[in-house]
Amino acid sequence: MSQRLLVVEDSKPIATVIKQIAQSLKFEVVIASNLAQVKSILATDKNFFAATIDYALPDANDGEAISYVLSHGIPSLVMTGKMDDETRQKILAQPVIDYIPKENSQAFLYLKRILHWQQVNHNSTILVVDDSSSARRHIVELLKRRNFTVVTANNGAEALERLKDHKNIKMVITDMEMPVMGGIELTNQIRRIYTREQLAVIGISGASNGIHSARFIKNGADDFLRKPFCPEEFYCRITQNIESLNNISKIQHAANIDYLTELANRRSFFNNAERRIKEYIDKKVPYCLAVIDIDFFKRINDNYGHNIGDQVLKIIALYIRKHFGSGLTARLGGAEFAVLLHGLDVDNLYNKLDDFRREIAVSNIIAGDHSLSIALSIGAVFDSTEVISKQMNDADNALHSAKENGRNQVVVFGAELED
Ligand SMILES: Nc1nc2c(ncn2[C@@H]2O[C@H](COP(=O)(O)OP(=O)(O)OP(=O)(O)O)[C@@H](O)[C@H]2O)c(=O)[nH]1
Repeated sequence: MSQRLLVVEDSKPIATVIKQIAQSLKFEVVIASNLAQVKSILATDKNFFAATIDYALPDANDGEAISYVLSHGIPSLVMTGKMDDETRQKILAQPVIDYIPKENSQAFLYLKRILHWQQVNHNSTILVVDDSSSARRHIVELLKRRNFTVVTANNGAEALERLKDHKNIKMVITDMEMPVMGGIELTNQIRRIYTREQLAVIGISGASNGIHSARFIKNGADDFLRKPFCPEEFYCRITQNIESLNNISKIQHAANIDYLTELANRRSFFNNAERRIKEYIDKKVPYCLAVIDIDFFKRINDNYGHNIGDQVLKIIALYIRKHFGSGLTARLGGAEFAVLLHGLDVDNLYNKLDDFRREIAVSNIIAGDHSLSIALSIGAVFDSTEVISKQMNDADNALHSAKENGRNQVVVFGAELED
């Protein structure tokens, strides 16, 4: 079911723009143009994800609609044409998500960003570290208003424990002076384990001495807030830091994932396989590296078109994901895939590869209106102690032997030379 947004706005053109923005974010929109309408809607229906509220309405000129909507437990964003400090203070004294001055079109872009973040922030866990329970409560309340998932700790040592327990924490907001372990030491410890791409740290201090911000930053913090801070500044810094973490993760995703099949790409496979292989060799774990290529794939493109070829690649990728779930899988390029498997003895690893080849050979691959027979050739290397690039070459050589020997078969590097 789509989330619902209550838009309280007396100007029809502005209500239409907000409605279009909200619909682009998949909200179902209900519009009220005055306080009386708000009251009549909320009398029977309070099921709203959020509300945008115009500060001045014909029958509620001084922000009365804000407290009314908030009293129904609906998270609210205030849109206002009034820019004076008194109005701003009055709005921010209430637990609103934010207020947006309707100065120009930037206001609507900002509204879209805030609504989007409100929808997705629950995916971001933030750790709040402060020995003062009231300071902690205040920050937690501000973060919950923005739908973040929040975890708390009393000091730096506890914070390190929380980080071990909650692997999905994206940001740490830490006070400076705390018993057991303070914020600077905590930041220092965090940076020994987590890069800035993995975890953002925001330092907070009440001290008026500006040197603390520099100390936090020099110890690896990404940002700093001086107490007492206003909610607006707090939200700007949190949003900015979470946005840059998300941008980094989008870039990393694009750099490591094959756009067509969503499997890892060649680069990511090499990096991860290299690390795992080292572990397998050190611990003497049996393992196998295999390169899988679709036989006569060019004919599929030539006979049915590129689009059907793409669909076949996606389907084979799904089969690979399903069959080799616990292993490392990738599309190396074209019709060539790679897997790194462990957890079985050599015979069973071989059987796993051959079972997969057989499964594809007997399946009907449905792409578009076509039911296709697909065969695979596989080249494999077992328990090699060579570097990954050499192992990939060896697996490729075994794959070429499989192609030359008639395709639709698994060839193990080394074994083909003995024949
Ligand atoms: N549809 C589609 N085709 C691709 C893509 N990338 C590469 N190809 C095509 O995949 C084909 C790869 O063919 P190969 O596996 O090298 O050779 P083949 O003759 O088809 O078959 P074998 O000799 O059995 O390997 C080429 O025709 C490429 O143009 C892609 O992303 N989508």
